[in-house]
Amino acid sequence: MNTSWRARWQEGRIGFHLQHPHPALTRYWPELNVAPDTKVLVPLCGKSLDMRWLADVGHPVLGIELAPEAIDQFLAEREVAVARYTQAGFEVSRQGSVELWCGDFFHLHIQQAAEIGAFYDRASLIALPPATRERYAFHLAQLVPPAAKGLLVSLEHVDNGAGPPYSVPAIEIERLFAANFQVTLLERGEPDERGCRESVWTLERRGPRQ
Ligand SMILES: C[S@@+](CC[C@H](N)C(=O)[O-])C[C@H]1O[C@@H](n2cnc3c(N)ncnc32)[C@H](O)[C@@H]1O
Repeated sequence: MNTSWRARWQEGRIGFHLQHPHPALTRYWPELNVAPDTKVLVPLCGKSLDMRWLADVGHPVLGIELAPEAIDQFLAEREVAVARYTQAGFEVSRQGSVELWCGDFFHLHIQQAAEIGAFYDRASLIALPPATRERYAFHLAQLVPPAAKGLLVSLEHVDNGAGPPYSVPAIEIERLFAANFQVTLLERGEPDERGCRESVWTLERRGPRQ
């Protein structure tokens, strides 16, 4: 899986990347009422401009991405100094209030996530095969504290199980997260010309850490 994502980045096959912040982020994030200084975890972040938007509204951002190509391209877009260091096996690059950790999201340990108070996920689930999506939902729940809020943007399409991008229907999102999060559907878009439809959710972490 990791190899195929590296190959995509190396070959520029990154059709998922948007040249602007995602409209669901700019529309719905303010409604979450997350305090501006709350650190936001962005799993499987790519070089998403959503991280710039979150930083611009005041959040420290922690993005996790396995492809160094994505991180280099993100950093190169601004002429702002970059500090680099290693933290528990991750190569970390910090530019302004955005920290990018290069490595496998599943290797991020709860102790390294201590300051995280919110999260934003666009297109993580569709990058992962079904069994790994289960693992993802559980791992995210381990990393964020009770009452942490997040916005999740996903995609479903008519497929034969092939991916990525995998189709992740609404019923699966509810099933994946319901045990540990209060899950609310905000919007389910109409299918586009390729038959893809986006869904937008808020998740709020329930109860004590397990
Ligand atoms: C569909 S893209 C979405 C990127 C970004 N969220 C966006 O909206 O543009 C999925 C990203 O996850 C990264 N990725 C896949 N598996 C990963 C893992 N286990 N840990 C960290 N990053 C991963 C890929 O390299 C890719 O950049």
